Amino acid sequence: MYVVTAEEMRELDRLTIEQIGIPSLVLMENAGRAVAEEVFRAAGTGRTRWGVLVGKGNNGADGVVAARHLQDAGYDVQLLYVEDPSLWKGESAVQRDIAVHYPLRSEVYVPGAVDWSRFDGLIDALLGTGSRGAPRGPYAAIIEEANASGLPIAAVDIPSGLNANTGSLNKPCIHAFLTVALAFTKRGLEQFPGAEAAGQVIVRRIGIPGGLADKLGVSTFTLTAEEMDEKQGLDAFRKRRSDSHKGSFGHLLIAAGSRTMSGAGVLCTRAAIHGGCGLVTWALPDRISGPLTGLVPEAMLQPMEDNGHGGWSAVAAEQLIPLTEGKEAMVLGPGMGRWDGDTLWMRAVWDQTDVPLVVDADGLNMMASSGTKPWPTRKAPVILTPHPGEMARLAGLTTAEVQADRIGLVRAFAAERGVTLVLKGARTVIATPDGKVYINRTGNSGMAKGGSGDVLAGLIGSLLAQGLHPEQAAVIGVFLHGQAGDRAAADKPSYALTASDLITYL
Ligand SMILES: NC(=O)C1=CN([C@@H]2O[C@H](COP(=O)(O)OP(=O)(O)OC[C@H]3O[C@@H](n4cnc5c(N)ncnc54)[C@H](O)[C@@H]3O)[C@@H](O)[C@H]2O)[C@@H](O)CC1
Ligand SMILES: [K+]
Repeated sequence: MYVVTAEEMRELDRLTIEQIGIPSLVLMENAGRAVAEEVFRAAGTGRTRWGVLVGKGNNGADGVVAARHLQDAGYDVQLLYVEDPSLWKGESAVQRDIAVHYPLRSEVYVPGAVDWSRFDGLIDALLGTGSRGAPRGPYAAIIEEANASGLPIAAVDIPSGLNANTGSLNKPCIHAFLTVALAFTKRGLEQFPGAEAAGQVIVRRIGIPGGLADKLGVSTFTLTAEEMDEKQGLDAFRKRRSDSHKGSFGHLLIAAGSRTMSGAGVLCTRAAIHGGCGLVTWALPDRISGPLTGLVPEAMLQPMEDNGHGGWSAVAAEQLIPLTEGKEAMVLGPGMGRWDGDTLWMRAVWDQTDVPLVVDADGLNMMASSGTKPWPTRKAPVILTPHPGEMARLAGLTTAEVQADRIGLVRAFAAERGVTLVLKGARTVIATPDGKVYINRTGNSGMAKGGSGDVLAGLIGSLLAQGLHPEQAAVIGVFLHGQAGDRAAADKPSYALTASDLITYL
């Protein structure tokens, strides 16, 4: 499903009006009616007294249309104009005049003078995609009062105060239980904290043809369950040929685990096996290979000479590099730890192997330690799977800066480095080197635990080894990982979820 910016949305509106010839007022009527229908669906006949907070732009005008339709459906509706509407122009003035003749009850907002107990719910039609910066003047005051009222708020298009492009919240910002996104969902509704402020997001068509987004080059998408089969080939991946054998599904090499973090290697290896690849070889420090023998019976262990340390510091890159021969993919990083000279070690592996590579955890930190200058593009594809902290180190930013515009950052970084990038965290984003960004919706907070990332790295490596395109491996891996978490959380409280559960439910 397409995800647009405020600028893209304005352009889509403009093209629909100017090139297709659908009048703006028709789009507005469709928009307002859609909002009314969704509010009616949510509130039913129990909560019928609604206040509509109306701003001076088209978002406000949508709200006036919604008010008409709700009044028509039998609701008791009151418009609260945030500022004197007598100065309004264009479509807002048209809707204001219709409201007078309809008639709809209206008043101009006076801070502190609204008796909120008159209402069962509010519609936020203050600011939409035309808003800039933090809500000012009476807009800020009414948002604060509306939030404080405790009433359920349904937002038109976006919660007022939300940055529609990044998902960050201005102060103040409406906290809605429902947002009716018009025509397309917006980036800010699909990333936290915006996703939280928006509540349930329902996307309603308003007459803008979907194909127009493609024409305009919109290249951000949510991963819906339907599209996973159709567009990402999940269904086809699941169907294994009946005449297949273990050699048909690739051989994955995993370099992971050390004395204090052997579990990362275990989880990564087990996830890879459950992810479907034919053979998995786990390269690990010799000292820990003995105690771990038999723990993952399906995998082959490849002990690496480690001078008895149980870590990777004494394992020469030249020991690992030849192991990539005959492998379809490699995962490098989970639980490896850090050591003197590890960045050069990592660089040698990067330069001297031509196997598709998934880099996670310490592997990413080794790369980050060389600074933010991009490494040369490898012949074989690379998938990086940082969490926000690792991403911050890779990009030379703070974690807060990473989180402030995840979509914008991953798109630029993936394109600049020529890699597929998976930025983890609630609503994981995946960027491809050619500029596409996918937003995942599966998963839950029970997965916010040590080990989840090791499982994801192993799973993506497994899919890569099975011959999936890096984009497909990353997207399907992230989707299935979250889905496993959701299945596990259906069977037990989400706080009790473990990384091992994710593997069980894959
Ligand atoms: N024909 C169209 O263009 C359509 C537009 N639609 C609606 O129109 C909205 C966009 O409308 P507009 O572009 O008129 O803009 P908005 O309605 O989002 O903003 C209204 C006005 O508020 C003022 N403003 C901006 N930032 C502010 C701030 N921080 N504090 C206080 N005031 C601020 C500006 O003067 C701005 O023009 C969409 O979100 C959607 O709801 C829909 O009706 C579909 C059709
Ligand atoms: K709004």
